[in-house]
Amino acid sequence: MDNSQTPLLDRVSAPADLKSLSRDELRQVADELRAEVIDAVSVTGGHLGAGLGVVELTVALHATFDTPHDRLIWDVGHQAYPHKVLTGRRDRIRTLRQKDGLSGFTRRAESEYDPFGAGHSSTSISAGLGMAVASELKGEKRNVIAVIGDGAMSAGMAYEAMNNAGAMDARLIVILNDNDMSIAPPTGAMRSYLAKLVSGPVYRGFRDTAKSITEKMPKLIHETARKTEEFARSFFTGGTLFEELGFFYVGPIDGHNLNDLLDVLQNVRDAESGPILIHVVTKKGKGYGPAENSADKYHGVNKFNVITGAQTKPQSNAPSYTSVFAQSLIEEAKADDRVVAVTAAMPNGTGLDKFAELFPTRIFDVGIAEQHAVTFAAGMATEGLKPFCAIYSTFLQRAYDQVIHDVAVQGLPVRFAIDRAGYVGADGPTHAGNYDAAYLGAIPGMVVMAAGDEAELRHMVATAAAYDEGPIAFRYPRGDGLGVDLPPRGTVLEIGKGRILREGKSVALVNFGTRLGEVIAAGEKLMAYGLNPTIADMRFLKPLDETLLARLAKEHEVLITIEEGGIGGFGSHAATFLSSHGLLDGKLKFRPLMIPDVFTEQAGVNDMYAVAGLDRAGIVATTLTTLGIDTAAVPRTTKA
Ligand SMILES: Cc1ncc(C[n+]2csc(CCOP(=O)(O)OP(=O)(O)O)c2C)c(N)n1
Ligand SMILES: CC(=O)[C@@H](O)[C@H](O)COP(=O)(O)O
Ligand SMILES: [Mg+2]
Repeated sequence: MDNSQTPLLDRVSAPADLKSLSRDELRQVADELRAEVIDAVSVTGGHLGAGLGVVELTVALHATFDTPHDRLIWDVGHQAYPHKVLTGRRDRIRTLRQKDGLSGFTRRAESEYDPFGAGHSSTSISAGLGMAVASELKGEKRNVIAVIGDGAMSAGMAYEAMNNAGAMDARLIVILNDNDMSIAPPTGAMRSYLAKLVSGPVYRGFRDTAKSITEKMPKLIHETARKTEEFARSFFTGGTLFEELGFFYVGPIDGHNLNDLLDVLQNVRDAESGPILIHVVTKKGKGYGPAENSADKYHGVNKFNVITGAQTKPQSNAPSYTSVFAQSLIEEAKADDRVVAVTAAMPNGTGLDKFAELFPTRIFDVGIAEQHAVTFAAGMATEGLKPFCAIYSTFLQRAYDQVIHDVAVQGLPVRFAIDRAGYVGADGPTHAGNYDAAYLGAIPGMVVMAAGDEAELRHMVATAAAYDEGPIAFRYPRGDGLGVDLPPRGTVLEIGKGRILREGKSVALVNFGTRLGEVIAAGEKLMAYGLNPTIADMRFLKPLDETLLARLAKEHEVLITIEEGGIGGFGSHAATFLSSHGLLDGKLKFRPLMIPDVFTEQAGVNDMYAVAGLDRAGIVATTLTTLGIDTAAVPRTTKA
């Protein structure tokens, strides 16, 4: 059969198929792989720029190493789409991030080629070291390779792992994929250090001393390097930070030059040595003009037109919660110059890029360093500043001890703006913000609020700015508000006081957070069934409005709490209060509606709400079932 017209990629169903290809053919596979990833993401949306930057690296790694026996770990996992194509998942690549489709990150359950699942950053070196140690203890010879980005290299965990690895003789290969980008341009001293290694005078000064440098290298590398002048010139040692930490440092290497990559990886594979760090320089978005030329390098995109690069924009009549938060904080900052903002590498995602335009000296992007962000904010609070730490719910999990130990125990007024609280859809279980109400609600002295709509969010930002007595948090979800009128500036809320939106009888719908729109809609549907529900928006999980809750419990037959969070949140606090005050001993039927106690797989958020019973239909169904009403038997008085 003449294969000359068939794409070479069609002949690669597993990495082993790369082994028989020539270097020219591998180059062709890389080009086809890049086109395939662009095309796939154009129909699914997702993380594009990072994957495009590692196409050659992915091909070179799979052509060189014996995966899955050798363990290949992708930090964060958002750059692993090319890896997925080469490891038997090409037929499902257009299901990326869809319900029942491929995950947008690496996932152990998805493939034996994904030895470690990810989504959050900077875990790969620790996991890799664990695998390397395990294989040594078990007497199994294998390579372990952790690919970590320059952005992910800003997190403390990466250094904790290197500190540990450098003191051991573990067979661990770390590939530092340096594209001089995080989601936004990276910040911090490490960025300048890497730039210096790549192009600074120190590196140039050592270029020609490769011969002496190779003496420090493991035996096989040393010999090969002597023979290969080009390869030898790619070495730079002599006191890099990584060497001081006990790694052999190799690089910098052009990460789009497949031949160089193959040479270096083969040498490293065959070397008998302890931990090695290969510094690979790449371009985020490489090979796709619209990505290369954009500010964010198409880090995360909606579906797009491959020819023009134009992304589809979802229609909405309401502003996003993120933008309302940012604008509200700007209003507070205009009024009070003690207001400062902290982000951990998410200036765009949190909306703080807008704040930065107006207050460049009052915004701090600390890199992917949530733990530091919180303690840094605590330090500023001790000096009378009013720090707003804007961190996604899922990433704040990293800094739980700092929230307790550095902020709450000392009663410091750090303000936590918790974005992406609740379901996030396509990013799936690693990114779901389901736990913050539970983990923050458990901390003594913490004020915890959730916005019912975007106007409420504005009030909560104002409340947090005015509150100096201790830590205070407010949560709000990914996505758009309800389209309610927005006051130009928020009103300071009374701490620990909820509000009644509708006074009724027999059923109390007790809301906490942005399911409010669905709660109101459910209330209308229930009226169509002849019911007259009370609707309360509690605003505060902590301090709980006990007076209001007790009254609702006494005056109703059914009390349903509704929140977009997991067990341990508002419903749990309400249940604890009601039962310990004997309010559940009588006729009251209490039902908490919340996110189920499982890791919810990626899907559209509306699907998730429906499954959790957190949409209007679910709230109605729970109410009617609790009242013992057979919906089929009871005619609706008006059309709902
Ligand atoms: C703990 C944590 N904080 C924040 C993020 C959000 N995040 C995902 S990728 C990314 C940038 C990573 O930069 P880098 O490692 O250089 O990879 P690149 O996208 O440049 O390839 C960030 C901040 C995360 N995934 N995990
Ligand atoms: C990989 C990662 O962690 C981020 O890129 C995340 O996917 C961003 O989420 P948002 O799209 O909600 O900002
Ligand atoms: Mg990067």
